[in-house]
Amino acid sequence: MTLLALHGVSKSFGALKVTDGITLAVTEGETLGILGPNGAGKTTLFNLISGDARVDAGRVEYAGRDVTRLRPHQRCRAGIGRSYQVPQPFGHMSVFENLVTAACFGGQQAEREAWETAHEVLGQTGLTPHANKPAGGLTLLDRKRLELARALATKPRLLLLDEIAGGLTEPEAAVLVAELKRIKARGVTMIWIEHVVHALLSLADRLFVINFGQQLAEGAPRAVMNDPEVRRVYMGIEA
Ligand SMILES: Nc1ncnc2c1ncn2[C@@H]1O[C@H](COP(=O)(O)OP(=O)(O)OP(=O)(O)O)[C@@H](O)[C@H]1O
Repeated sequence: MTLLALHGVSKSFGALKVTDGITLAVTEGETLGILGPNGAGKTTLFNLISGDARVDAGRVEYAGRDVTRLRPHQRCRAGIGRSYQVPQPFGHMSVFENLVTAACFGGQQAEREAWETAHEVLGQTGLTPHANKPAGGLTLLDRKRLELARALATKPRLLLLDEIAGGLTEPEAAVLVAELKRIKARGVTMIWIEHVVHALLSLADRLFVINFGQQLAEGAPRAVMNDPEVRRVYMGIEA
């Protein structure tokens, strides 16, 4: 079943067309990897899916429903959770409080359920030892984990991950990938923008490559990574 469908989605900032007629479908349970050079329009595409930005043209359908005009909190409550490239926790609040807040306001859970969710997500993301620490004092890995945990606390059916492995060391990225594999195994549909290609390839069922706001390639990961045009644009390798 198709969980998310984009139909000819476009977005410009002034004269700059950042998303240019993207059409894309994501099946329930699938992990779609998104690749593209810096400034290709990947984060903007996430913003159009999550509602952080409005489309100029085209349609966003989620779970069989047109969500193009819904606001970000409405899309979140419908099951679209996301992490941001730059972690955005409430720095003065504890890790636990951040998760309860996400569960209450993003996931519309009553206080008791939100507490249970926060405990569960702490365990899933390895954050239990840091539950009572202020979020602002966490290491980069733990801030990334919290970013993931906050999205999970909203109980998403579709999870958008924006460069969640960026800036991590190899062993840290491996820890994060193991966590993402467990989330995938629970049936959560994921779209993951990532420049750490080997991490992405360890999870993605399919790749979608964007260049100048347009689809450059799409398909099975190995085939896409061997595509001469992808190698030229993304890796700078001439055939
Ligand atoms: N709100 C905005 N106003 C003006 N320009 C914007 C805005 N958001 C993004 N842009 C521009 O749109 C282009 C695409 O940005 P976007 O962040 O979507 O790219 P990206 O593919 O995610 O890049 P990166 O890999 O560096 O994160 C860039 O040139 C960026 O400067």
